[in-house]
Amino acid sequence: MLKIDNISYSLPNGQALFKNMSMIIEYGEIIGISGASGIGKTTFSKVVAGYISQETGDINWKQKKHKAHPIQLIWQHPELAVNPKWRIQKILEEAGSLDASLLIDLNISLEWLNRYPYQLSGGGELQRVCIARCLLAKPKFIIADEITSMLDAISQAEIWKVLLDYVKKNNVGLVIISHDKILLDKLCNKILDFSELMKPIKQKNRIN
Ligand SMILES: Nc1ncnc2c1ncn2[C@@H]1O[C@H](COP(=O)(O)OP(=O)(O)OP(=O)(O)O)[C@@H](O)[C@H]1O
Repeated sequence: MLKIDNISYSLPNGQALFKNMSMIIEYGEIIGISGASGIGKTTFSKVVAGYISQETGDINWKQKKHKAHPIQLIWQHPELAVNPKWRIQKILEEAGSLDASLLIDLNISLEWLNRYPYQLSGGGELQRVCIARCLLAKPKFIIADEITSMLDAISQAEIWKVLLDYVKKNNVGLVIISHDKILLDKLCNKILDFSELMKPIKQKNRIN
């Protein structure tokens, strides 16, 4: 399981953004998180996935040297999640060996591999690359932070199908952060409001 225990984080100006957040995600579980804009969901995700450090508390999975982080974050803005000076092939291979069937499932054209990020469409195409990179890293847990909000309905459906098939097949835990209640209702075993994460773990309803 992923156990996030009592983590707190303050902004650079010293203001506490969140305090004592806790959460448990079992393998194979899909949890939705909603909450007002600016409440701290993305920052929480960055802490859990190891991009920034918390002030207090503990997370039971950490990155091992020279390996991809076992908790992979898929960002809301793919253009901010890639090195603009790397070609797509290098971006993908940083995570793991290319997998032709995954590229096909995600509708990633082989022509894109030789391109730079700015030569793909900012929403759909580059986000598919970021999702492929996430899955090539063989994560134990995935946090998907508003990953399809900028896409058309068909692209959204294709992307969620690939992700859900992957987590089911590999028993990966998935956290979906979204303002789209219909999407969360459809995909998640359980939906939490961000503020609910401030309750101690033992008081929460656990699945299984
Ligand atoms: N590096 C930073 N320096 C200063 N303020 C920051 C920084 N990072 C985030 N913030 C502020 O922290 C707050 C939380 O931001 P965050 O992106 O985590 O919110 P969110 O809940 O994901 O919002 P949304 O639903 O709009 O994506 C915001 O008010 C934001 O302006």
